[in-house]
Amino acid sequence: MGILQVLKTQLLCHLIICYVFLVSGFIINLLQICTLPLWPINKQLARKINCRLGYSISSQLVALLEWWSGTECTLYTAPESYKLYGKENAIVVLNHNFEIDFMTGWTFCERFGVLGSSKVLAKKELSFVPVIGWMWYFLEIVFCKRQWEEDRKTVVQSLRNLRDYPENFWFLLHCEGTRFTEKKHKISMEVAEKKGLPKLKYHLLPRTKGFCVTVQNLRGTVTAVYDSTLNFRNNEMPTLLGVLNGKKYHADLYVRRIPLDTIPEDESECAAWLHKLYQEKDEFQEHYRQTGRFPGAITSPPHRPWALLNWLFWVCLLVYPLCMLLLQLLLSGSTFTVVCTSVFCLAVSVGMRWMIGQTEIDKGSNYGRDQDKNTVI
Ligand SMILES: CCCCC/C=C\C/C=C\CCCCCCCC(=O)SCCNC(=O)CCNC(=O)[C@H](O)C(C)(C)COP(=O)(O)OP(=O)(O)OC[C@H]1O[C@@H](n2cnc3c(N)ncnc32)[C@H](O)[C@@H]1OP(=O)(O)O
Ligand SMILES: CCCCCCCCCCCCCCCCCC(=O)OC[C@@H](O)COP(=O)(O)O
Repeated sequence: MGILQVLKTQLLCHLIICYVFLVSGFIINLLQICTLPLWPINKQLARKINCRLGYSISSQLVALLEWWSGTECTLYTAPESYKLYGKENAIVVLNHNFEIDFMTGWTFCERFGVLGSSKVLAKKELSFVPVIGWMWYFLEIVFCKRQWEEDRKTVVQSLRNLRDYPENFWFLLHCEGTRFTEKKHKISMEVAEKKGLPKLKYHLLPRTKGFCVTVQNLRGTVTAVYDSTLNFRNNEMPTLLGVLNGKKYHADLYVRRIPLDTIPEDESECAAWLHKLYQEKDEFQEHYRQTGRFPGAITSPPHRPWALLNWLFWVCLLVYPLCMLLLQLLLSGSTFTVVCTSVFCLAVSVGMRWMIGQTEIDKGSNYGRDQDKNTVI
């Protein structure tokens, strides 16, 4: 193991990375609040500014994945579709199996220049996560409680608000609604059986309401659905802690571009279309399992330097004052101040660990563990 690799596993490095992320995140959240008076005056300008501010937060996680852990991202897709990525609005349908699938998704967004404006139908709980959840509020992310009767109105309204969005965006839908676990898979296949639907081996049964309502409300705004299937080489189950420790993974993403006008308008036909899509996704996963690759041509969308430059900017800005502060503390010789600072640092570390916990499947919700009730705990 090289010296750099050893360095990447050191707690001190992790603390510095988390410190930079948290402090820069709070500064950006504050700047986002400052844009509030601009919204009623020039909404499109406020949106564009927020896209850039949001980029400055999410690209730090992209830099962590691409530059710190060195994770490689390979794209399998048709060359004629590739030309359109980043140049149109699209709905992205992605499997939900991995703890870092959000970071991998963001990395592809970054490569095609839509990271700041990327959107998702996210569970409401994520809106309370400091930095990222607060940033999402300003990026007009669509939140749901995963209780359709309660969600219908707000989801439809939030989707309609996106119709005049001034930047190209990708709208991500994890139609399975929750991350894959063996228990959730078993229950969801019982539901499939009851509904007379074919069983899926690698996916949970998709929930159709969110997809249909998104297609309905973004018709005319979005031109295509990107059916995306993600896997990691060597059966790896990557984690955020692994990435933080500098572990290199290899992500393979298969994307099929499906023009939106080929998707049925009628709700039940649209639901049936989505079920068929997931049966095809299951076949792609089987193909990957058998051959170690997806069908389609391989392309590696080029790295862009902006995520790294943004990260280095924040490191330079925030690490020097931290060092000065710590030095002053040590020189002050006051036990009280040192104890208070240590307690504060410990509290921040616990807070960061809680945030990382939000990405862990073991600590995930109970949604989808019961076929009769949509229990969300
Ligand atoms: C190209 C690379 C990627 C680019 C990336 C682009 C952008 C990146 C942007 C951001 C990255 C950040 C990522 C953050 C990720 C966060 C993601 C999440 O938070 S996922 C969780 C929240 N999202 C969703 O749930 C979306 C999918 N869900 C839906 O759409 C749902 O329909 C809903 C709108 C949430 C409503 O759900 P609800 O459960 O209330 O209703 P449904 O009608 O859909 O479901 C009831 C239906 O399901 C049947 N049922 C019951 N139990 C089960 C079960 N266990 N499994 C399956 N089905 C079940 C039940 O019988 C009902 O059936 P029916 O309607 O026939 O009666
Ligand atoms: C350079 C930066 C380094 C900082 C290191 C620490 C960063 C901490 C970042 C916390 C990120 C919080 C955003 C989490 C997004 C997780 C998305 C996700 O995968 O949510 C799960 C839901 O979809 C489904 O939930 P379940 O029903 O499975 O339960």
